[in-house]
Amino acid sequence: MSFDYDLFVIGGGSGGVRAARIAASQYGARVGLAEESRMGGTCVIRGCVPKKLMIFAASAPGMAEEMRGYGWQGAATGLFDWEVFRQKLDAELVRLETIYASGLEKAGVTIHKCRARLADHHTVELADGARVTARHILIAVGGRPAKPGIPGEDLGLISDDLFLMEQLPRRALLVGGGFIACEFATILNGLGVGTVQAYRGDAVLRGFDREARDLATLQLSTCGVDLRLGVSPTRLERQGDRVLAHFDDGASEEFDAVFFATGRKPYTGDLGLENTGVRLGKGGAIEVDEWSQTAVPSIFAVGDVTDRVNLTPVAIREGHSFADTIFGAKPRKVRHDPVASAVYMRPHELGSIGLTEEQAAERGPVDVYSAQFRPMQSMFAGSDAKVLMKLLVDPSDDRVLGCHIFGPSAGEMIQLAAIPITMGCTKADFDATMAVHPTIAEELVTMRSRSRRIGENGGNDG
Ligand SMILES: Cc1cc2nc3c(=O)[nH]c(=O)nc-3n(C[C@H](O)[C@H](O)[C@H](O)COP(=O)(O)OP(=O)(O)OC[C@H]3O[C@@H](n4cnc5c(N)ncnc54)[C@H](O)[C@@H]3O)c2cc1C
Ligand SMILES: NC(=O)c1ccc[n+]([C@@H]2O[C@H](COP(=O)([O-])OP(=O)(O)OC[C@H]3O[C@@H](n4cnc5c(N)ncnc54)[C@H](O)[C@@H]3O)[C@@H](O)[C@H]2O)c1
Repeated sequence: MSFDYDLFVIGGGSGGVRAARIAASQYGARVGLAEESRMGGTCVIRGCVPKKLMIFAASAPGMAEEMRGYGWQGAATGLFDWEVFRQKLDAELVRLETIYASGLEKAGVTIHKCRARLADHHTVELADGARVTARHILIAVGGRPAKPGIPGEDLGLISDDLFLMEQLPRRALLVGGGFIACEFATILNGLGVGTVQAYRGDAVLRGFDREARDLATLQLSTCGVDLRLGVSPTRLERQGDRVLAHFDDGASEEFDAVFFATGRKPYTGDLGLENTGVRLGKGGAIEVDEWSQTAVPSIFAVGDVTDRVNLTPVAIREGHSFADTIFGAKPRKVRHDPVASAVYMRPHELGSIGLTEEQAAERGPVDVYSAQFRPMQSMFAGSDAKVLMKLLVDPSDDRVLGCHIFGPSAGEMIQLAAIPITMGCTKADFDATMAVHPTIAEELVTMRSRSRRIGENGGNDG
């Protein structure tokens, strides 16, 4: 049977673009790709990139405050001009979008600028009316923000909306305590928006190491965010051009904007999956095996739509491995553990890899090396903000099972710590490494005595 394409990719985000480009440019496959919105997907257009640029913009007040502590009398930020920033941001996103599209075109990929859905195991229907066939189909459609399901929630915004706002709200409510909520709270607060963050739990960033979560929670409330724990909105109501939020503790309050950062769901609706044997799992994620293959041999899926580890580098690696395996005769599986990540808060970020202390305790005896201290740079300026450096070590073979850093540029630090930890290094390898002085990161190679042993006799023997 002959096909129009060797590969048809649905979705031009992190995973889809990489798979299409590698299959076409390195292995000579005939590739088509459909993108219904802007090329680059969530990360480039409404995620990692604009978010991080906003975090940089939002760092100014903290920097000015620190410099005043160094003797720069009257150091101040001046006035933030959202319009100027927005125009620069838009131009940058257009530049990146163009690079993604031209990279695909140069590789020989045919781009279809429209929505696609599956008609059968080898056929894709395009919104422009075309029907194309392909030997292999890759679903890389990503995820979409999920609202919590409360009355009036249509009055609330989602993360995509922050990047499109004509002007910043004066006072905003952020709902949630995950990656997006904590980063958006940092952005809004840093840009001068009166920010209330409502989170139903007792500490933000559930799933991360508890000691790090406690520091992140403390940082949000001490740097100006009105963080309300154990509270959720139950209903939103329009109040003129503002929104009235009712909370489950009986309180009600008006805001200029309400943002929901209450998780994301795989974007599998109206994709024509009912015309195929592709199976969906928990939360609507496409079920795949270790080769990213669905229940249908000709159909594969990568990235957030499979809800494995929802991060850009993971989607990219899955897309690349798929192309190597299917078109390059180089079978390559993706290792989903350990994967490092960072939450970009200010002044301190959270960088993590591997097991948390709580997960390690469930697994068996684990030695915890943990240090909290005030770093030289901010302490000199008068700040009480504490850094956390933490290693979790298996006493049976000395292997480092986890590393958690809460501190300035923790994202950069964890990237480097992730190399030896992914290689399976031991605590003795850290100890044998000469320190770089004076740095914050030197603490990782100078922590000699363990803080506690956990998971032994179900307890903690200090
Ligand atoms: C606010 C925010 C901040 C983030 N920050 C980070 C970060 O700092 N670091 C990090 O690693 N990750 C971050 N992420 C997560 C990261 O963006 C995702 O993990 C990554 O983009 C997933 O890539 P993907 O290829 O699976 O999907 P996506 O990048 O979402 O791409 C899917 C593409 O498919 C298109 N599409 C969907 N359905 C169809 C269809 N039927 N036909 C045609 N096209 C279709 C969409 O328009 C989209 O362009 C962030 C996410 C958000 C929301
Ligand atoms: N720096 C990064 O790498 C980065 C940044 C942003 C997003 N991401 C990726 O995107 C994913 C999605 O981010 P996210 O922050 O939307 O999700 P998340 O899963 O990290 O957090 C969702 C939050 O919403 C809360 N929540 C869920 N349902 C709720 C409800 N009904 N009422 C009140 N609260 C509710 C949860 O308790 C949690 O705090 C992340 O898991 C991550 O994989 C990564």
